[in-house]
Amino acid sequence: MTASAHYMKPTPVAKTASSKAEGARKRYVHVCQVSATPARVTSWVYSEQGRRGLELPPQLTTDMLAVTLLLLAVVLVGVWRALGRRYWRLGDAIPGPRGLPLLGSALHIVVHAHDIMDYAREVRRRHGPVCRVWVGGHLLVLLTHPADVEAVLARTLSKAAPYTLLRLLFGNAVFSAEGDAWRRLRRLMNPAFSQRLVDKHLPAFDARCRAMADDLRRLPAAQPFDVAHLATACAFEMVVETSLGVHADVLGNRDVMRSFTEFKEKFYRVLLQPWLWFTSTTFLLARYKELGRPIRDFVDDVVALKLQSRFTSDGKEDNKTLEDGVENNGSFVDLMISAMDNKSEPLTLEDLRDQVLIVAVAGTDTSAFTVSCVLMLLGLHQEVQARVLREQHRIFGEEVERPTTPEDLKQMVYLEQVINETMRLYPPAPIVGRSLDQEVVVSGYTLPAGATVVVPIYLVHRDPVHFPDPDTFDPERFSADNCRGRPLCAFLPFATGRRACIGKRYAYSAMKTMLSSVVRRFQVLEHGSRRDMERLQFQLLSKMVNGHYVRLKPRQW
Ligand code: HEM
Repeated sequence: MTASAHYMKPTPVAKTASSKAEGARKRYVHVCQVSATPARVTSWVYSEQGRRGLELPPQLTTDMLAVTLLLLAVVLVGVWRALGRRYWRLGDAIPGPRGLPLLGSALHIVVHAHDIMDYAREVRRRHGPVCRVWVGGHLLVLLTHPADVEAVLARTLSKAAPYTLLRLLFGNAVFSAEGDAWRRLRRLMNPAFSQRLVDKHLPAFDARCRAMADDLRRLPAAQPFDVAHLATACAFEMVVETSLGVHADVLGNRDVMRSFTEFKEKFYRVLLQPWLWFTSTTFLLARYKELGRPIRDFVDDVVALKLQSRFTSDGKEDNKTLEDGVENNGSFVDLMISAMDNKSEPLTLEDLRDQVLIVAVAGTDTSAFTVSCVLMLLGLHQEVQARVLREQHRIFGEEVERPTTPEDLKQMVYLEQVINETMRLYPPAPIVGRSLDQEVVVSGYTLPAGATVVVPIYLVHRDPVHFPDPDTFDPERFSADNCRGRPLCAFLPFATGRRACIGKRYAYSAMKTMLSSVVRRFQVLEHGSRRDMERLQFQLLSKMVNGHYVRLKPRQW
């Protein structure tokens, strides 16, 4: 019988003094057979607990458990490797750090939580543009070469494992949905983000920008302030009024975006615990159920308002409620609500809520971050600002307050170059990831099915091969001439392929309207430095560590 089997079958506790002593002796001999620390065992055997019976000493139980688990893990990894030999072989053929047994580089990721991009940059520097890290038994492949990035993003639909965590907040939103569920949602949502519908939103964009300009005028002139707060409020109201079709005022003053900021920070901490990437969503939901509650409450109210506006008790459209603050303007929520009536594949209320949430969140922070960065850069590069202003003069003539038209936006060519160069240096979404459902060959390496591909957009954008002197801000890089011949994925702030950003057209229109509105009315004065701007944190979205401080002075048009 093995030593462990003895432990499984304890001898009955002796009742008399002599049999007690005999029992203790047996226990001593028995324990010594399996333990290398007899002195500790002796003291246990004659301890109060030892006299009580044959329970294992707590210390010993823990040691045994640890050894057993370790052996089990080694056996499991052996079996796993044997079963998935091709996966491991192909993974090991890709250059990358050795990592620790069992853990791979998981600890490095945790340790480098706050400088994850530096870690990625270092791995790439040492191992080349196709490199890998193991996180336990999971293969992460880092790609930075535009052709490789395109090969993967063009044909892969599945999001990377950590995106499962996004279901904590977004449920089955299009952003985190997979397979047929994703296809159906994307098909439903696409028409709402066509250029024709985005153009219809321009009057609402203009109105919100005018309100932001009024707020800016109330601030002390030429004093530094963090412009991100106002830009975020403006972008949020734009999305609420256009995509969600609800007047921002109706919802009252709620700190929805602050709640989202908190969510992002907590989510980021969760994200950097690789063992949670593969944990069941049910478990995570139970653990983090309070995360993002104010945003969810907000979404519930939007959905309730929209549904209430659509139907009266007799099932007819209720125009009075529409006037109360809800517009049926062909917004994406209206499209989604129509889909709830679809007999063959009706959209559930839960689905509707999840899509409202993702659009409110994805459409706000990204655009606000970019607008804030552009304003900081215009302050630091007065010559670029002067050129943007000349373009605005050409478009608007003397009519500074005239509403913006789709034709105006088309003519803001140089402003678009400035926006692109800003997103190159400071991509709002710094990393995207995909899970491979089939093998893909890139630069001579076969990436196995099941691997996660990570594309650090931030590093791709700073590649000197495609952007010489990559840290310099130079909007000329995006002139038509200079873009010619550049690989598609050398610049990909909205990602690419079928899972690319659905709101790209919307974002350009919203950002141009905001920036045009500010530049026509204010001069951005010099403040801070590019070095300040280089202090970034890469959470779910990019974050400027020192905030977005600018100084504005009302200008004579
Ligand atoms: C500067 C502005 C924006 C940037 C840089 C940006 C960037 C991105 C990126 C990189 C992705 C792909 C993420 C991934 O694959 O993991 C994405 C997806 C998405 N974006 Fe945007 N975005 C912006 C604005 C918007 C706006 C204005 C909206 C809506 C109003 C929006 C809605 C979405 C949605 C719903 C997805 C998920 C698409 C899918 O998985 O099918 N985004 N965005």
